Amino acid sequence: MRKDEISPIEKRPIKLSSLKKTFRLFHYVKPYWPQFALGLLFLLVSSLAGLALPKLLGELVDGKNNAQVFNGLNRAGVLLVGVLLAQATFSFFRIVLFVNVTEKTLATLRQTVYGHMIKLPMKFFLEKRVGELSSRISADISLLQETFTTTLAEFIRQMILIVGGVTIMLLTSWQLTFFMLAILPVMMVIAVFFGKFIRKFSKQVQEQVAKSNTVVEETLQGIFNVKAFANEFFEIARYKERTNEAAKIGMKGGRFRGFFSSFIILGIFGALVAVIWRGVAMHMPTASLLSFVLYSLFIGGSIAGLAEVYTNLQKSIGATEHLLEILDEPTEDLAPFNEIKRENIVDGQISFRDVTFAYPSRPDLTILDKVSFDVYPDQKVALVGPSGGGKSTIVSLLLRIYDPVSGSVYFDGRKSDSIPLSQLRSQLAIVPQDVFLFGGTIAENISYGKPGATEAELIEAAKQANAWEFIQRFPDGMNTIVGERGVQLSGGQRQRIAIARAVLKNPRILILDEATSALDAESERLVQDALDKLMAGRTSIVIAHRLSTIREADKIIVLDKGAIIEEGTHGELVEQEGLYRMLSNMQFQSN
Ligand SMILES: Nc1ncnc2c1ncn2[C@@H]1O[C@H](COP(=O)(O)OP(=O)(O)OP(=O)(O)O)[C@@H](O)[C@H]1O
Repeated sequence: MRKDEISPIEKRPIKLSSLKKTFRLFHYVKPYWPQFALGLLFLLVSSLAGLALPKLLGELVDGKNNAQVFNGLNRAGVLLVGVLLAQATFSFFRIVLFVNVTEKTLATLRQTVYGHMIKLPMKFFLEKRVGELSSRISADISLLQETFTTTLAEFIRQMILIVGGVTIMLLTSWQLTFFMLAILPVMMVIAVFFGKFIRKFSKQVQEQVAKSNTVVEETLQGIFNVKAFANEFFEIARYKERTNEAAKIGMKGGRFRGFFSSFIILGIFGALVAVIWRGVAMHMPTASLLSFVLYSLFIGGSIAGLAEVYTNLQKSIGATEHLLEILDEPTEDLAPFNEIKRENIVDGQISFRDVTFAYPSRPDLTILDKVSFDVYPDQKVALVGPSGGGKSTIVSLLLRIYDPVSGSVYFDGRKSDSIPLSQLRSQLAIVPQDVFLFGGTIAENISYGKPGATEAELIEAAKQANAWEFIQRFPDGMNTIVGERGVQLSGGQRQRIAIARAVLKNPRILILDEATSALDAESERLVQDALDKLMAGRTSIVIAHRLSTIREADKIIVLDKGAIIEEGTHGELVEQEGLYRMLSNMQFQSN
């Protein structure tokens, strides 16, 4: 599959192995098993009651049975009303029970899939697209919802109608039943093949719709870029092309669907006419013939419905397999904790030893080649060097977003993978270059650094981050909505929110990815001042783009093409005839 295609919900053939896999889903239904079983029982009863209808209708029209039980009501009539009432009641409870079980099961399933997905390693997200993953949780699970509430019930109901109906018919007249069965199965075989052919089209439509959804999702997510590049019309055309294509295939499929349904009607009704004709020829009593025809209709309808049930089941198997594929991916080794265990508290010493790394998506391209360096507690260490040199990659390895291909990262002399991941990450904080804010309020965004922080703590953090002064000028203060991804705030304000987050987290090790985009002098001063306060008393790793901010750093590491080429203080490095001196001269000249 190409990367820009979202895989649609696939219909997978119903094989024993996939059915077995699908049964794993029943694990989620287990807690609600009694309700589900009761629902099944009700379904059984209401289907059986439905089965009695043709027979009773036959009796109703039969003059011989018109013995009156109440004023003007005959036995068959009373029974019919009873059966209808029973059917209505049982159907009601069956639906309520099934819906309850399904809703609860699917909520658990959604929670499980999301809980699993968010714990998956970064490698997984490199290969997948957001749209595709979110459709796993929404579309795939919605499909299962339909299967559990409707399709499964329909399947059982139809099977009961077919088996029960045929049995009753056999008892009425085996000759006529065989005659009818000789016509129907032929229709069935044709219908199944026809149905398969049609499904090919709906699959193509699904694919095309998924493709067009990618356009919507990506352009809305990147709406700023669409506008900045004035590409609205390009995107409109792209979307138009894809949706029109979907419509074209859909319409073609629609014609075949039409044929299909005409075929079913002609086939079934043709068969009915033949059955009546034959029944009349056999001198069957009218009442029995009526029952017989009604059963034939029921059976015909059920057979036609089975094709749809079959398709839905296939789709559900596809959806289930997709979900199980996600659930089978190994997650990061994350575990919730209340307090960091004493032995896992890091003091702030970091060592890289011969760290070699390539991204899982491009394993052949070495990004870091035997990188070794040390950072001591409370030091401020800067990473500098040309773009693409590997600075951000070092940060990812520190956070254990990825693990080295060879070599190791140590905290206080302890291999990083020996410290429980959640506890390790909770002692690190990053103020990234592109600050990511959630669509909620400023308060919610700051408290991301420490969920559950008090208002006083939030304000204190905002003050430390030089953010309080602008926050309190907003009419809604801390409760100001930042807009999707923080669009309603300026770059400098977003950065200070990110700093407040880090202040609140109070990490042992701080990572700063300096913003490349220049702020105005005042914002810059406020941000820098907040950062200086934040760095005091902790180990800090700074990815620096402006060398002026790191003159006081304890150590500057110069990275180029994935290797450390120089290392020392500003004073030492400008003495050397090297890259740092060149970069430094360039920047100070231009300032
Ligand atoms: N997710 C990824 N998958 C594959 N390659 C990647 C990925 N992220 C980064 N790279 C590659 O890794 C190399 C180092 O990138 P990195 O972001 O670490 O550099 P950097 O020094 O931080 O650059 P900059 O100063 O531009 O931010 C680049 O060649 C980049 O193309």
